[in-house]
Amino acid sequence: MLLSEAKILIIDDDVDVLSAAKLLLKRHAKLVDIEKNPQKLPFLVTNNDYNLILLDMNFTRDVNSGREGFHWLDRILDINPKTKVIMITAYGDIEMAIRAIKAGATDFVLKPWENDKLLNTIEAALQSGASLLAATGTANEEKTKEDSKKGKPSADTIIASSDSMKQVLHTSERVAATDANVLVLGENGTGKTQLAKHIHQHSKRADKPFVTVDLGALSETLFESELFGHVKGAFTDAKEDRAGRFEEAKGGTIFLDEIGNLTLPLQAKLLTVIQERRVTRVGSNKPIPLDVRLICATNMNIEKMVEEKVFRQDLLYRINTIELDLPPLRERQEDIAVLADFYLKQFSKKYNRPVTDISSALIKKMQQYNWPGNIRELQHAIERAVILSQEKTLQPDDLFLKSSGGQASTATGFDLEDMEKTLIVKAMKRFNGNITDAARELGLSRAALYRRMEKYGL
Ligand SMILES: Nc1ncnc2c1ncn2[C@@H]1O[C@H](COP(=O)(O)OP(=O)(O)OP(=O)(O)O)[C@@H](O)[C@H]1O
Repeated sequence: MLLSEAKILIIDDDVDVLSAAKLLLKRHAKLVDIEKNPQKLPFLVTNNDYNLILLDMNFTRDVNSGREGFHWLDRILDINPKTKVIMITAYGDIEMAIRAIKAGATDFVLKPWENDKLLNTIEAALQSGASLLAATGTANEEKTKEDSKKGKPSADTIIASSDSMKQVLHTSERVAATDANVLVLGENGTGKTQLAKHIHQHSKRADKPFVTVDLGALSETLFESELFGHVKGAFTDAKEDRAGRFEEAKGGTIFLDEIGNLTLPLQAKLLTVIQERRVTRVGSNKPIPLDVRLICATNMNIEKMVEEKVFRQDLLYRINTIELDLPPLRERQEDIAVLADFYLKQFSKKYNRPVTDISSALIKKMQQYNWPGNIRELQHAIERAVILSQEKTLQPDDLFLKSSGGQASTATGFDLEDMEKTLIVKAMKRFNGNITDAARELGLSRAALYRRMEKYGL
């Protein structure tokens, strides 16, 4: 829709922001309302058909949690999922802006904004399709939820351009036709779970459940009842009979992730079940025959664990009839560009962003990086770059990677300091080294900008 036909609401507790925005927008839009108090939002949204809302992330001074912003974003989308919401965020809140977009906001603007930029963002938001969550997110999530309830994995695309990955895929498809137990080895985020699902999907068990158990997250006490089930009264909390995960997977595949984390006593219990091919619920003495395909995975060096006697050799022999080794991403250079492009397309569609390409300089940068978090890290890095970029083509500066790459990634896979530094460099370039203008663009005082420049040695 056109800006000239749009009804806009601006919510911010800063009256200066409200009047500046209104002054600008009323020249372009059909109607512009402003409101200082977010508590009035539900009433306003219910009674007016706003096409777009500019919403501040932080209403409480000095509290930059963005919690209120998220709360009001949810309320708006609950009342009218079609509303385009643009979050107003302060410099330094980028992390939060990304979260807001993931939660359904259409876009964000940094405070203080440039008028042209704000107008462009609003126009693009009005022209974009339905609100993200309403359009793609929830629909896909619902489908995935629905599928996983039925125990069916959703059909994920496996990208494999490198010879090593093609070889793994080829073997896994051949193995899929058999009932052989498979052990998938590989670092975190290399795609072990995805490969296990792929094997299941290509097997004659594809219509039956695919059940995942994260053994690393299972406590010693829960292990038996979770995997084998229990009967009513078997222990205090056993209020009724319950089937275990092995039974749930009947006719299908059970995927035991993080098998290297099992303690020796639990390894013994698992071995008995695999050898006898039957399970007995805790508190019962009636064994139930097993009809499952077993796929296990670990990121540990399991052979070494056997040598060190922390993993049972007889168990390893049982689970690794076929062993598939997923190479780390840094060893499959040919996959990097294809994967990055795949995720670029996926996320720019999901978040309605204008990004369509990756520059060859960025591809080179990605190929030189060592990806400690493998494909998962690449996926997150591209997702963030797509959300943050305003251009059609992603450039090296748009992707924030650990510089030398030797370390494991941060919990978020994202380094805020790197990002801050890059933003400062960009702003300084843009304003030809003019500190006052750069500071205004970044929403910092001159002193604060000086301090940061000193910190980063700029
Ligand atoms: N070949 C591939 N093509 C496309 N996407 C992939 C591929 N391999 C993995 N992915 C994606 O990368 C992410 C991580 O993959 P997955 O969860 O399968 O890794 P994992 O090895 O099981 O990780 P962890 O060791 O942490 O459990 C997932 O979102 C998955 O869809």
